[in-house]
Amino acid sequence: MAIVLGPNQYGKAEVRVVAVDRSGPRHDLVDLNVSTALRGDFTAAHTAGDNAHVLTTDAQKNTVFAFARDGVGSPEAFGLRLARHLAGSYDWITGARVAVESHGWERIAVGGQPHGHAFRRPGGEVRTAVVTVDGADAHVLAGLSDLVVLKTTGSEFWGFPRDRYTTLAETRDRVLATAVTARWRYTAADLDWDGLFAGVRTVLLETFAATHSLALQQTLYAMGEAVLQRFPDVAEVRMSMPNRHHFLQDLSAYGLSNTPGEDDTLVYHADDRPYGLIEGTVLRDDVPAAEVAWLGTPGFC
Ligand SMILES: O=c1[nH]c(=O)c2[nH]c(=O)[nH]c2[nH]1
Repeated sequence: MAIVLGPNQYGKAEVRVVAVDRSGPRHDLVDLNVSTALRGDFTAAHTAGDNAHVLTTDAQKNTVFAFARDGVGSPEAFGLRLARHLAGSYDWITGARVAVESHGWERIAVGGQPHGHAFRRPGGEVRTAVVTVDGADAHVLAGLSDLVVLKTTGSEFWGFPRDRYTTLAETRDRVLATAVTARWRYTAADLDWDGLFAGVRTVLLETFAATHSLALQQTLYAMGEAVLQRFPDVAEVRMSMPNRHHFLQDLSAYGLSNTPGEDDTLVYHADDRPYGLIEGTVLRDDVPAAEVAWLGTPGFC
């Protein structure tokens, strides 16, 4: 009896690559989750720890980003381009499997017009309502969670203090993305719930899109402020907004530039964690507080 290596493959799973075509005033966005796997003769790596045949998973990841820099096109075409390249890179590599998941984004409408660089990711959004009756009083919180939005430009972040642990570079042009969870409290209990919900949601979306952001905190405040300005029946808005970081991928090691203001296509790495978590309340100071309305509804400061 001999013990031998059976079927095997290896690669980089779930490379989160976002490519933004900024060649015109209307940006286009491709958001992919790409997994690669190589097949071939990798026996020595398994049985002897000899890595002479191991095209690293790190290089496979870099290849995904580098190829995205030339534009992505359809997931099928991108997968074929990558798989053919990987399968052909060394003679001991006989095949490559590339799986591509493509997340669809649609443009946010502002004043009925599709916005040029603000997007919403459909699916997953939930409308919420919490009603509390407290003696003779009734309180209504409406809300939504997981309203996923992204701007490909119109976002800056600079001017922050630099202590010895601050390494973040200042930026005048970054991707801003978040999943909005918001709850707002009405001042009455006999309102047009559906009409108000639709109106508040539209104002949240339009304000996210239209605000030139200097911080996610500023965008959060602007969104709450716009809701209160437009809807007198809303007393306060509480929001929780994770900063879904999109970092420009450094492609310079393979001779590719990836610079806002210079390149038509920019390639980002979408990080799922850790994330900044920006939370806050925007309220009218002339409406009595109603903490009882929020009791048992965690997740907001
Ligand atoms: O909009 C932001 N607010 C922050 O507080 C922050 N901190 C950080 O690292 N990036 C950002 N972005």
